[in-house]
Amino acid sequence: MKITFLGGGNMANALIGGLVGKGFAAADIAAVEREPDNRAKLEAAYGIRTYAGPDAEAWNCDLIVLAVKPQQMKEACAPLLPHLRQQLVVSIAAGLRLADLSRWLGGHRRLVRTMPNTPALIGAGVTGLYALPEVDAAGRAAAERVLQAVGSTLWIADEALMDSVTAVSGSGPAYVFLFIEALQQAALDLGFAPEQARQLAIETTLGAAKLAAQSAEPASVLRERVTSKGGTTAAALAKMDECGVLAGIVAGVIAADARGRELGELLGKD
Ligand SMILES: NC(=O)C1=CN([C@@H]2O[C@H](COP(=O)(O)OP(=O)(O)OC[C@H]3O[C@@H](n4cnc5c(N)ncnc54)[C@H](OP(=O)(O)O)[C@@H]3O)[C@@H](O)[C@H]2O)C=CC1
Ligand SMILES: O=C(O)[C@@H]1CCC=N1
Repeated sequence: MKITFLGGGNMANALIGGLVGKGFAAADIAAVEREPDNRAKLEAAYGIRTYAGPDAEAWNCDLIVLAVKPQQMKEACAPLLPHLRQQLVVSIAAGLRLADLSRWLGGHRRLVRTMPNTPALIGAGVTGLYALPEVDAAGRAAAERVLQAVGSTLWIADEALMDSVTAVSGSGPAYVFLFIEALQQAALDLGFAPEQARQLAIETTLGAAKLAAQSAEPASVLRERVTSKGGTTAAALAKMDECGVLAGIVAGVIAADARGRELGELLGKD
């Protein structure tokens, strides 16, 4: 399967890195990316072909991944139109609805909307996928094969829920990185050296996530097991509750979901 990325920025890097790491042939991967530095990085890191513009040769592929910003998509898609045949087009753009993308692509209907996340770079991503009814089983399998190379996948039956996937897992790594930053900052404030603060914060996050993944019990039970009555964890959780940490996280995810819908509506007016 030959794959061409339109856009070679952060997320294309994560996906291409994951694909090459999983043994996808670099010779079968290309990227159209207008920034020379990004092209040089992709070529050096993964040995893939890159194009500065929408060269006809770039679209001689089976699957196209649309990986530019949602606000750049309409303009970026225009030069693609004359080269669209039966390629499966997989969008990773937040908010952008397939009805609008199809309109910009001259009515092309072999479209899959996906939402991966940056841990794809190390094969630990999770991706929600939604396909138009015109995409046959082989097309769905092709999209799934690409995204499964970089982590786990789940099909979403209702496109409206793709904004919610974006809010939970697409943006999710940022919430976890913020948590790591906060834990590290606290460790520094308590007097640890930077490398010790990093080790304590990252290994704790990693270990707790692995334990939650491997345990049959819900996260709430695992949390209770750390929390001795009258102990240190109880003191921390009470203070975090007083600061509105849990409510803040839930409200933040809901704001991300609303922003996805808002983006979709704005883009649909184009
Ligand atoms: N970052 C993330 O964690 C995730 C992002 N996404 C989605 O992935 C998409 C890409 O995001 P991200 O990788 O962060 O964005 P980036 O800005 O890092 O990457 C997009 C790249 O495409 C280039 N570009 C834009 N228009 C064209 C064009 N017409 N031809 C060639 N290259 C072009 C941009 O150049 P320039 O800088 O000059 O504009 C930029 O280098 C977005 O739609 C986003 O919603 C999905 C899941 C997670
Ligand atoms: O922030 C964004 O809009 C993109 C989508 C999910 C992660 N990053």
